[in-house]
Amino acid sequence: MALSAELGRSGDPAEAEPTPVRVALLGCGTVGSEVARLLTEEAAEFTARAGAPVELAGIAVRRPDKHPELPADLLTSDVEGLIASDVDVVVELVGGIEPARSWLLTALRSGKSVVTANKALLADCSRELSEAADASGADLYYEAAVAGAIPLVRPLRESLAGDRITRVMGIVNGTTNYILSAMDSTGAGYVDTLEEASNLGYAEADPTADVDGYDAASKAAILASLAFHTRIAASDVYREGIGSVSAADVAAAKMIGRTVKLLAICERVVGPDGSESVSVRVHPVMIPRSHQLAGVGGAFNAVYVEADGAGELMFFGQGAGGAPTASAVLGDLVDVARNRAGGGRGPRESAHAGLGVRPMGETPTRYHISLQVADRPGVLAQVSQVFAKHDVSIAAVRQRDKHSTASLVVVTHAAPDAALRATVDDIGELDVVHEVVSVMRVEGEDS
Ligand SMILES: NC(=O)c1ccc[n+]([C@@H]2O[C@H](COP(=O)([O-])OP(=O)(O)OC[C@H]3O[C@@H](n4cnc5c(N)ncnc54)[C@H](O)[C@@H]3O)[C@@H](O)[C@H]2O)c1
Ligand SMILES: N[C@@H](CCO)C(=O)O
Ligand code: NA
Repeated sequence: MALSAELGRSGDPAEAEPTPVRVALLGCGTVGSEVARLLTEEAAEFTARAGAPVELAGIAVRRPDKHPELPADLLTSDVEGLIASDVDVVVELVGGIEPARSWLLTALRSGKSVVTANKALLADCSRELSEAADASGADLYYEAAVAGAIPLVRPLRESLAGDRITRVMGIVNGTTNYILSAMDSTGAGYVDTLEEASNLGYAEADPTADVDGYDAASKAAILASLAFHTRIAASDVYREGIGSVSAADVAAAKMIGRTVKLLAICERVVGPDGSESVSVRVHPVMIPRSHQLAGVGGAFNAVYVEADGAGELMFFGQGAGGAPTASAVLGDLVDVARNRAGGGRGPRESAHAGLGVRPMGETPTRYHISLQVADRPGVLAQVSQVFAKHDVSIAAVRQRDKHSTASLVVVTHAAPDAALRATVDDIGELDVVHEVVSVMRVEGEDS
């Protein structure tokens, strides 16, 4: 920017023109088509914001003949050829690990900056991508990879770089939030709701990535890496999806004034000897209906960040869909173009802390357990003994009689997750327990 301004003042019109920033767009689906449209329709605006013309140099898709709406001279199926051409920035909106990984490594190694929405790739390969970017001095930006339009990567990488983050917790998958919200409010069926989420462009190409929690786990890995200055891969994240969340779980949550959400929880854990590690997990959770995350419905995302100095921050907005995700991609693209025009560089990977990952079994959690038990004296004592055996303390018990059986609901205090699991297993073995109706972790204080 400074250089362009200088040239502009020199009075030489030939020198005054800033060099265009040429962009290769890989993929033109839900997100890519919106990026292509805005880059074409609002080219002058992006040029003004970036300080240099932002030119769409080519669009790589699998089948160019399927895109009559796009200028034919920009379309190609030759991805490698487009990356090797005289482009400065590669915007990757294809998804998946390969061939996206190889394309982006090639681009970064040859000094071309990358903007991507590909959380699966970042969660698996951030080290090699960052090293390739550092070796050539290129930029690697990925705001769209976590929570769509919501600025979250930038605040963690830049705004909070001077603080010590202790916790990041929230709803980071729109598809599963859409499904769980519908199950809670209308009792809608799982399959129909998933189809609606896919039609609205929220779900991944393979929706099992959403439903089984892989998408949220990738995002949790990215958030934890940024928050704790530590490389966390998707395989470090404890993961459970919503496939096992039943109507009985949703009803059981309602009975105790809670609702079910799929949460990503990233925490800094300090051991008794003062040593630090991190716990990163994604699983369904019952939260109080009064909790701020309980009101986050549909495909919306919301993430809490807690830091020593800043205290509690909350980020809320549209975490999926073509236009919201394109907003984050284009924000990154303007930043990269500004860096190119001004000769600067965006933030590098920060992984100096190198903290260990605490196994899920050792992570303190709280459980809700709903049982059908025999309605006779001494049953509660037998159940309580199992909790005592595993050193799990009970926070609340509620019992309701129903003919010859009774329903028993127990909410525990925090205990190591392995002890809670062992408690549930042993309870299921008791003769007096007819059915384990619902077991789920809880977060947030009871109201
Ligand atoms: N849809 C969303 O709400 C959303 C939100 C955040 C991030 N993302 C991420 O953005 C990326 C794109 O998602 P999408 O929903 O737009 O996907 P999509 O399936 O709608 O589009 C993918 C595009 O990639 C192209 N493509 C696939 N394989 C290709 C190949 N081998 N060569 C050339 N082109 C190829 C397809 O033709 C299509 O144009 C993914 O990484 C996804 O995780 C999506
Ligand atoms: N499939 C993802 C897209 C946004 O990353 C979701 O449902 O949240
Ligand atoms: Na984002």
